[in-house]
Amino acid sequence: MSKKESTDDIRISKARPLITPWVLADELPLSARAGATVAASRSTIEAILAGKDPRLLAIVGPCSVHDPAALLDFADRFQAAAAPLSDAIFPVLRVYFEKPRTVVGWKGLINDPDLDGSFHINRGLHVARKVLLDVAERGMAAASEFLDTTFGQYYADLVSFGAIGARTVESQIHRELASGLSMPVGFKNGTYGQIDVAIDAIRSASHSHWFPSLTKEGTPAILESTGNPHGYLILRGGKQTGPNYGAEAVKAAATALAAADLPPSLIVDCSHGNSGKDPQKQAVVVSSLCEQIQTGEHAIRGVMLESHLVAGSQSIGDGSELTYGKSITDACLSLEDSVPLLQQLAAAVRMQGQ
Ligand SMILES: O=C[C@H](O)[C@H](O)COP(=O)(O)O
Ligand SMILES: C=C(OP(=O)(O)O)C(=O)O
Repeated sequence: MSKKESTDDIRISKARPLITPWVLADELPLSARAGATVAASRSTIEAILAGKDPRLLAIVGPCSVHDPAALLDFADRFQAAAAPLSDAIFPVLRVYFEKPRTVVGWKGLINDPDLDGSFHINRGLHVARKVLLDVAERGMAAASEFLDTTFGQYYADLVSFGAIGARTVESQIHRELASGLSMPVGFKNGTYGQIDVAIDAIRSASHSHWFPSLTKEGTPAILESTGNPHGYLILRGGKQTGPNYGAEAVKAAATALAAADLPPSLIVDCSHGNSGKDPQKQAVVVSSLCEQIQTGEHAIRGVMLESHLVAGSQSIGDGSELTYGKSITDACLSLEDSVPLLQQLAAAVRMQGQ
């Protein structure tokens, strides 16, 4: 008699319990103030992206959140700096918890909140939800990338703008996820610069899908989405095409959107492939966008800036000797250097309206 071979879970070495979205929301419920902020922000962002509100979205913040206190400090200063620009700019805080790595690296605060490879995901979900609640209670809108297809169930009620990144924009499960998200969603062009995959994603996510997920109580479930009519293109440049923020690239993208029967409205990410990951070059991108906006380019409805309290980036090390307010993923522009860029963008929007 031969011995029965084990064929299952051969490469799974450990399993830990995962809390349910319901348990987390019971500990950290949506407050009335936070709920009102999110609902109003989503409507404003939808109106801006649809061209019904002439302001520009400014999605600004660190590449990733690794220290909630520094993020909230940044939030307060960003909110104060944006207040005098509110006739032209709608500020949205970048609150990114999940990092899609090119190969490997720290995967963000939800996956590894202790920054040491201990992967205390239950704690990470708790910290992330608390940060988002604190942001919403300040009356600020938050933008976040959805990478894991179930984590959103733990915090999406606090997010006003969602993003699907350049590495996952072609993924069917991310398109299904976006089709069921409650907020407007931006789809990045692919890492090589292809915009067609993002346009396909917008179209796919606008349809209804059936897909497996998790209920709030933590039961595996097959969900049916209605489709998300608020999907928009984010131009972030690419390895093959180079930057795509210039007037010609913006016009070509708007034409491609219109050809796909989509509104010719888009967001430009000043970082990533558009800055060649040199944070200072975000200023060059902003300057081009200002010129385009001023001269009547209405397709540009939003910008994204990677900015933190301190310029640059630092290596994570063992997490114990970090400079406060400095990115541990992509290098950022300092907030001090970002505020004049927001002022320039506001001036361009005001000129466009004249
Ligand atoms: O925005 C963040 C990064 O560009 C993205 O997560 C990829 O990072 P990596 O190439 O350092 O892994
Ligand atoms: C990972 C990001 O961007 P992209 O998907 O464009 O690389 C990001 O914005 O954090």
